[in-house]
Amino acid sequence: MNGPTIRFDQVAFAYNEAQFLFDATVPDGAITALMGPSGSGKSTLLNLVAGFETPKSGRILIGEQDMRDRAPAARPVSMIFQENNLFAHLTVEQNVGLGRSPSLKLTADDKRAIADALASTGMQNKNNRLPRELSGGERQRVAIARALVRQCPVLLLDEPFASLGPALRADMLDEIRALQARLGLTVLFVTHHPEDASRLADHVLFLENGHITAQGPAKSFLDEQAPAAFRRYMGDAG
Ligand SMILES: Nc1ncnc2c1ncn2[C@@H]1O[C@H](COP(=O)(O)OP(=O)(O)OP(=O)(O)O)[C@@H](O)[C@H]1O
Repeated sequence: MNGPTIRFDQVAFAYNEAQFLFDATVPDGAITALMGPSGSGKSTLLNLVAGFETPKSGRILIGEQDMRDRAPAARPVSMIFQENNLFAHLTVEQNVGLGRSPSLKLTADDKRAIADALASTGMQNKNNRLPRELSGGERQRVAIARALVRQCPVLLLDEPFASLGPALRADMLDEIRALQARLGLTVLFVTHHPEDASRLADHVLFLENGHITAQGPAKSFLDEQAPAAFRRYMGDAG
């Protein structure tokens, strides 16, 4: 697997009076943090890539492929949310199995892939548990395992570890980093924490008011050379 670029070519969208216009390229096979004030459009941008929302105009290209008219399930994308990623009445193994087959008609190949994904997220001994019998971190591991069995080269993370404590959040970020390096994924993740961006991200896209107003290597955002808009967001006008 080698993660593709994601290109936003003058992508326009609106929720009532909230207007968005995105024009940028997310680098291939790397981790990009999506940062910006509450309401700036970070989740909206992920939802457009995943196909949960449709641009009014413009194009989203993943690699060379235009995503227009492609249903979410047909996109080379997996997405993990802050919570409620799992079906409460299904076991860990079944929740992961949904990544292979919505009807849970699983082949021997599917079962092997599920077992591998559960092993690589450290959940192999909990495959018969229900989500309520897991900790918050374990539930997010199951969501990661389900993303892995889909074998999509793009992984979208919408603050998936925001409700975890700092030490566990750091561990989970390190696990995402290891998976990304092993699989060459293109990862786009929303975070409000600069320490998460510095731990995990190669690049940063900074959003304000429905637009990408700054972008660049993570290093250049996290020192005193950071773009002025980003420093304002961080509460340091310099
Ligand atoms: N389903 C929706 N219907 C109407 N308006 C929406 C919807 N989803 C988001 N919005 C509006 O669009 C704007 C951007 O929301 P979005 O969730 O993308 O921001 P965000 O940057 O992810 O914020 P946060 O950091 O608080 O999660 C906000 O003004 C929000 O109220």
